[in-house]
Amino acid sequence: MYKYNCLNPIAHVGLEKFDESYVKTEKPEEADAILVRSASMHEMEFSGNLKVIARAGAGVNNIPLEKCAEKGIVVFNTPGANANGVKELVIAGMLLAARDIIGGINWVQENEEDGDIAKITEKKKKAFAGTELEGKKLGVIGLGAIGVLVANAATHLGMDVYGYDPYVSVDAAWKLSRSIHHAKTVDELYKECDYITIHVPALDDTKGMINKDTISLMKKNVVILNFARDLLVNGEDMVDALVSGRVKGYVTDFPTPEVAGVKGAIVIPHLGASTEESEDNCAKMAVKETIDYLENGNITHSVNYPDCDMGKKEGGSRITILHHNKPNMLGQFTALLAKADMNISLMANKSRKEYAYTMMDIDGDVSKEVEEELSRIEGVLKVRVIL
Ligand SMILES: NC(=O)c1ccc[n+]([C@@H]2O[C@H](COP(=O)([O-])OP(=O)(O)OC[C@H]3O[C@@H](n4cnc5c(N)ncnc54)[C@H](O)[C@@H]3O)[C@@H](O)[C@H]2O)c1
Ligand SMILES: O=C(O)[C@H](O)COP(=O)(O)O
Repeated sequence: MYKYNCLNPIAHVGLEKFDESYVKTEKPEEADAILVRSASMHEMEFSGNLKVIARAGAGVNNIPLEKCAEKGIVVFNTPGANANGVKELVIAGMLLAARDIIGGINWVQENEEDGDIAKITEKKKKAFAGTELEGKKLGVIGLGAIGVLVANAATHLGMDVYGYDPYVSVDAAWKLSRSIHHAKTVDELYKECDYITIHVPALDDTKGMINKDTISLMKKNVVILNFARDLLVNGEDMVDALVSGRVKGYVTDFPTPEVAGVKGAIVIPHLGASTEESEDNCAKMAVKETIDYLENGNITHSVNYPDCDMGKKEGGSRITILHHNKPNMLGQFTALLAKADMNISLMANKSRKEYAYTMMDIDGDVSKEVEEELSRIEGVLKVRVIL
């Protein structure tokens, strides 16, 4: 019996994939698996029983990845599962910035009781006029799951699109429309574009990437869209740029006290992935990853351990070992099993930076003593025997 805990509401269509061998618990400290969206886990204590955290979404800056890796907790996310939801809101964000749609709607609401509203509309509407997206230049920073969709959609709106991503994956490159200009440097994109949208993770080298220096390289009246993370933009510099008119609009999915309410800021309450479809996709993928890890030891879409897959566990036992990536770990595991006269029928070993994962299918049973001896090897972080 496995126990799972949800730190945020997770769509039912995902949770219903857990069969009768799973039970939901309200206590994270007794869970084998935690499912989460954006709840911060940085201050949490993790019990020795916790094996997996599945982030039903893309960003994992709410999870202490290194601490989890050291405790032998595999963290997953759901790449691309909410990308379409975000793409659609980014397009809406560009349209909201291009014309004063929000001001116009507010004006209608304020005058809803006026019997002459139809007549005065025709006098008033020029106050909310704007520009079109067609023919404007859009810069997309980060061409992953979301960036590619935004870039391609914008070409269909007649925009001239520039893309920048020094680490673009082969998969993403294949999906990208051929009409998109490849910006060799981010400065080229800053210089050229009327709209700039960022779709990169919050990492040490991306935090604060939009600041007074980078804004100074952009066109006057640029519109900046941030549906990635608040930390990517220096809030104080953005407010100064909006107030001075250097930046015409800042559309963001992340309300902060600094930016909310500033003229020119269009602030959305983190709704990018809040669609039925995205929530369902993320939940289904997160639960699938969790089940495959708990029942078969397979790792797919981990953000702190290497992916490693030996297929469905059949007969015998499967030993899985999360460990440090250093010399002679495999030698020690196989020597120990040989000493115990155990036959390995299938084996896989993968590494990712400082961490590694070994899976071994054993013909027979694995004794408690062997499991404990494996756990005592220096550098081993967690051993599981899946029966
Ligand atoms: N608003 C929302 O609801 C919402 C929803 C999903 C994701 N997000 C945020 O958007 C981010 C991107 O999501 P995704 O699904 O496209 O992720 P992804 O991993 O598919 O893509 C990220 C891309 O950024 C690129 N990148 C990394 N560092 C870069 C840099 N310095 N310069 C340029 N490119 C760089 C990577 O190469 C990758 O292609 C997530 O990390 C998350 O923070 C927000
Ligand atoms: O990184 C993500 O996937 C998004 O920011 C969505 O977050 P949410 O699941 O809390 O809406």
